[in-house]
Amino acid sequence: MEIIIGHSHRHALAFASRRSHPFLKNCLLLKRLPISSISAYNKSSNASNNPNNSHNATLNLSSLDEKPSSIKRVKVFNPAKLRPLTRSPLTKDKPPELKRDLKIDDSLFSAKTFAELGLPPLLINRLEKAGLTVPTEVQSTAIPTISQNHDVVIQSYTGSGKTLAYLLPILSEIGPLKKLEGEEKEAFDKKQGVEAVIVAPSRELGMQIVREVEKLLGPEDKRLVQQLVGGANRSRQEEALKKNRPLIVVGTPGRLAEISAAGKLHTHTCRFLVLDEVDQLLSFNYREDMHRILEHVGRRRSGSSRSGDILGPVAKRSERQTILVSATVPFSVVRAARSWGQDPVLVRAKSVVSLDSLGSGPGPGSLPDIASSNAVTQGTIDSLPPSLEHYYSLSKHQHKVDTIRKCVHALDAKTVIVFMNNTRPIKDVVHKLEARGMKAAELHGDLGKLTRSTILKKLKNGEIRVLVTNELSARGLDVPECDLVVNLDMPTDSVHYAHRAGRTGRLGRKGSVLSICEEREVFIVKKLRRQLGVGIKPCEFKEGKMLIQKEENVE
Ligand SMILES: Nc1ncnc2c1ncn2[C@@H]1O[C@H](COP(=O)(O)OP(=O)(O)OP(=O)(O)O)[C@@H](O)[C@H]1O
Repeated sequence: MEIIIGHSHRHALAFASRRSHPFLKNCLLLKRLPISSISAYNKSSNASNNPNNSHNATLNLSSLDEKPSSIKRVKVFNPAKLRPLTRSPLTKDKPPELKRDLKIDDSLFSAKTFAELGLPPLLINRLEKAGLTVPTEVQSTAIPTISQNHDVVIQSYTGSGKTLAYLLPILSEIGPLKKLEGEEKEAFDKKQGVEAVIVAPSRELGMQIVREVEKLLGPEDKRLVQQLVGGANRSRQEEALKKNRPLIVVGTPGRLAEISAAGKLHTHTCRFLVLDEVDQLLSFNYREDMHRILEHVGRRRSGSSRSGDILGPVAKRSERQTILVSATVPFSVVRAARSWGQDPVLVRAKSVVSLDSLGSGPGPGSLPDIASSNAVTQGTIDSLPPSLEHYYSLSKHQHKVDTIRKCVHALDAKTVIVFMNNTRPIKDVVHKLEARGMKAAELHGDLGKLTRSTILKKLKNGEIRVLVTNELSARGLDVPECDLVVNLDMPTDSVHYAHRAGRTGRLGRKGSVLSICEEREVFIVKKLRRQLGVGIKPCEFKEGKMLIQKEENVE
């Protein structure tokens, strides 16, 4: 069985890698999954999202799942039933191929190994060396879908492995880990130019992605990925681009746009554009830089401009594959995906939905698997890991730091991330924590790149127990050791809550989130509960213990 699956999928990869297909209409096989089957796969995570659920949920990759509380009838694809999307040729010298239907066994829907997903042997070998053998559910769904050339939006909760969900199909197609034979090998050796651009909103996230790629490429080939993040020396980055001729660049919007505008980064023949934390990249701050990136990456010829999307007129590109990623997918992302991509699909754990089947804004019949209409508006459906426990504790402003100390001791938390809304008071909180005998450090945008990475290293290796930070650290930061997140200031909305909370409970690990609020802020907790569909239990700390109170009804 495995051989048959691997064989057919390798055909798919070989087929997809050429991308030299004549124009044929996208031939997605629409499949309406029986509602019962969708409900069945969701049951486990529904249970785990129950506020009364055990805190001791164990790490189980195959149990990482989605958790809709109500199901809408929408067109749902099984990635195993998708056929490759045909695109216009990237390179003129590659002959067109005949269209081939792809049949992948349904078992890919919940693949138990990376081999089942048709990844090249060398890449599987590297994954094994890194201790990665079982794909997460979102990886099982995203890898075959991306390998079949689809433009995708990947939505899955924080810490569910979205980074590898897009990196693995990219590395299967480009670079030294893809299956290379004869002429292809020669072509790769001569290959020049960037083939994948990955955009991330923060330096930390950018560097984290670079490290992940480097780990897979290995010491010999790690020069094939280049970081282009802000805060680092630009001319050194430009020199490295010239010298190393990387295949993959990972950067922050400002630096990528800057180097591209200076004519030092050529991305016109680029095949993949990934926007990680896409909903944040759509914010006004990044508007100009993102516009430049979207206009230039994968541009082989001028396309027809479309107006009306969030970044203004952006040419629709058929040559590059666009991959948008986040735990929170508001409608702005759905609209952007439609505008920038070709028949994009929404990939979630165990489901692939055509974005064309969704509405264009909040309301009935729009996004599938709607937990609540608020969640649709905010894009926070299924954004939180099921293994998290959420609490809040009432505290006067002047006692808040003391509440952190009590909570850390009561839960015996080893690695803690404390979030504040402003940068200025962070230092003061660090001093207060240190005065209470806790090793603490600050992390925010006013610190240099080197200081920031040193602090993160110390947090990961246990030299620092409490990191006090702001929104900078809320997105994408992967500190698997983090077992407690504290909101010292309440987040501004459920999206911010979801990303902050997601710094703990990574990949099914247990984790707790404590929001410390004043009496007048309790209404925010109630709102968050409604919007996120999770229980946030009131608690207090006495004699070194956390006392969980009875949860009031959510209005
Ligand atoms: N198949 C796997 N097996 C074991 N560990 C994995 C696997 N895939 C990813 N991981 C690990 O899980 C952790 C979380 O992954 P990742 O950072 O990609 O999550 P994410 O979904 O992107 O989270 P966020 O939404 O917060 O950005 C990382 O430490 C990563 O190395």
